[in-house]
Amino acid sequence: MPLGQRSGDNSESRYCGTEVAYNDEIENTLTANLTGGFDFIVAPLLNPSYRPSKAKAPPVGGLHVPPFAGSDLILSPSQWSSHVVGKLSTWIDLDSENDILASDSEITLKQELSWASHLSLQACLLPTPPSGECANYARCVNQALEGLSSMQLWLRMPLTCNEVEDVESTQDEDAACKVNSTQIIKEDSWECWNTFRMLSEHHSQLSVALDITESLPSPNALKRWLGEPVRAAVLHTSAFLTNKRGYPCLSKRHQMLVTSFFNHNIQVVLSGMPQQLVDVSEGSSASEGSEKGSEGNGQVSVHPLRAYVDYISHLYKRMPPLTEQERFEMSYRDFLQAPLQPLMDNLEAQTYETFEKDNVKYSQYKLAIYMALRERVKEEDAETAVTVLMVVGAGRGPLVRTALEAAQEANLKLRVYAVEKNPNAVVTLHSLVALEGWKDLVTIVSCDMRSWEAPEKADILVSELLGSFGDNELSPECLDGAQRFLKKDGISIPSAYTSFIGPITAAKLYNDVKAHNDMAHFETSYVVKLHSVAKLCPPQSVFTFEHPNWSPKIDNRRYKKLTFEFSPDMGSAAVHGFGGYFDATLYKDVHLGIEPATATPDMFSWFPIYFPLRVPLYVPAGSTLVAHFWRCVSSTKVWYEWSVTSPAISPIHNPNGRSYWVGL
Ligand SMILES: C[S@@+](CC[C@H](N)C(=O)[O-])C[C@H]1O[C@@H](n2cnc3c(N)ncnc32)[C@H](O)[C@@H]1O
Repeated sequence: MPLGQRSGDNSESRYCGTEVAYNDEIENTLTANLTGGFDFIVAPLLNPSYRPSKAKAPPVGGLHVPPFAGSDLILSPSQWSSHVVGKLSTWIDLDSENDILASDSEITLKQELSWASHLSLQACLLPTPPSGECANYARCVNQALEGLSSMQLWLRMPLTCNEVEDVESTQDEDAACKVNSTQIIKEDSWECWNTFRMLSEHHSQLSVALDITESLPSPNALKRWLGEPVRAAVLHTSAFLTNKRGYPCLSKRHQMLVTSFFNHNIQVVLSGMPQQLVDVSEGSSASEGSEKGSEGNGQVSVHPLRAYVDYISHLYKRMPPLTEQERFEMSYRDFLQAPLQPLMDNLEAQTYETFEKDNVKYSQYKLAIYMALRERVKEEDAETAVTVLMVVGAGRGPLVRTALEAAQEANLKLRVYAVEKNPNAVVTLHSLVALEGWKDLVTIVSCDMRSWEAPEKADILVSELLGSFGDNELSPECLDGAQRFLKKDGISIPSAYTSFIGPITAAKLYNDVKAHNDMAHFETSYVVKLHSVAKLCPPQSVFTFEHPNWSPKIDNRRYKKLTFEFSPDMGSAAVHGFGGYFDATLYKDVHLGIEPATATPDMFSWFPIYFPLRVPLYVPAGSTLVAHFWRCVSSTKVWYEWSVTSPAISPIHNPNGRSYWVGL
């Protein structure tokens, strides 16, 4: 039974599982847990005492065959695939120096994965590598991954990062009790995960299950995991506190973590014995609304973890409903899209339709135009003065409407030119002008703004030619061409824009680019609603353009070297590329943008841009990343090149725009 219903949310994180011990009668275990409020169980597939070297049957073709597991008939195929995650034997240690143990481990791993495939399980939980060493383990998993159809392998990792923990132990010495305090260092488990997945070449079916106990690493160390392929969080009962009424609850930090798991499609798996003394008998409030099972002796039994799953369900249901914007964006999350080429290509009606729904964007423009008009026209001229306003790149006319509304609110007169090079959008512009009765106010010009010979000069030039990275849809080149018909003291809205980038962990995006199997896709930027991504450092500004630009020799080429300091408490991290954003100054302090720190709330016209790295970059804890970005311009195209020179050197991506460019 899902944790709850959240309108518009169909993610897997609605389903909660529980880790169970080995049991010959898995059908009873499954029934008891499904009745007890769980959706699936994480169950051992083999008897924990099984060791191939001790098996009675002789090996057949290198494998000890029967009987290493129970029959597949004990559950139906749909029960196996929908309700069971296979838990591989925890004693497995493929990197052991003990040859027998290493050999038993390899045989068992293969047998278990083969059995799990036979049962069509959706996922298997792989035990945590027992020591830092994992090369042999990764080799065997890698071999298995080659042959798996769709089953996911979840590598179990503790959520620890270089914490020092005081452990107290009592010692009976001469009948006097002595308390010894020792310190243990919990290593950064991310390092082991990183080694394992690098050895497995970022295989898309290899993911992580994080073990959550009572202590949590720093927020920075936690953040890294959001860009990794985490599929499950094994939440131990020891992580829970007890509330005043004796029920389990979580600390604020744990609550936030679980909520962020829900938001990132990560399933919670409860594990362990109940720690809280909750009365789970019938009639107690802990069991209110709970499914109950019958003991057979007339007594009603409640699942021992019922109070825990109820609490997790409460956290799920307590999340605010998805906003309309979140619902719209849901299907775009972490989905790579080619950026628009609005200069070379003509946008389609559907694309204009989406732009035009973004009221926030137009209200910012309206405010900017209103302020510019009020400041430009003197009070005494208000009755007579007519301001010439040109919308360059008018599309189907929303900025024309915005400008007319701003003028009306400012009580000022306007003469508008709507310049648009897309003949299809011009058709709609004509019908809009006729429909609204704007014939005397608006002149439509079907032309490229760079070549239009305007009949008069403009007081205000309004445009919206911005891409996710600011200048990447060639606003600078277009506006440089259009400013010929702007008065020397005229105003450009926007007056400036700046691009930003920040390093990100984005395992899913990296894998999606890699799936194309060529270099060109690694030298291309993508528009993407970044979601399962870790923003490792605050983004920094890259390129700025100002308009109008009256310098005698305009040069739109740019170069920027950026230095990002990684916080030492984050631990090490993998950088799969850079998230790109922009911020635009429309007029004075009216701005609009998607740079995370200053993003315009509720605006959805732009998703960020993603610049991938061909090889993921390992950044050791507390080190510095140095990145370089170039904006290059030729007579026919504009393109970006990018590279990293520290802590490792990457090739320069996209030289001469060989893989990706924007046509002029
Ligand atoms: C991002 S859309 C914005 C459209 C509209 N202003 C709006 O807010 O919905 C940019 C528009 O500028 C047009 N455009 C781009 N470059 C142009 C150029 N050089 N001359 C004229 N129109 C151009 C495109 O065809 C497109 O309609």
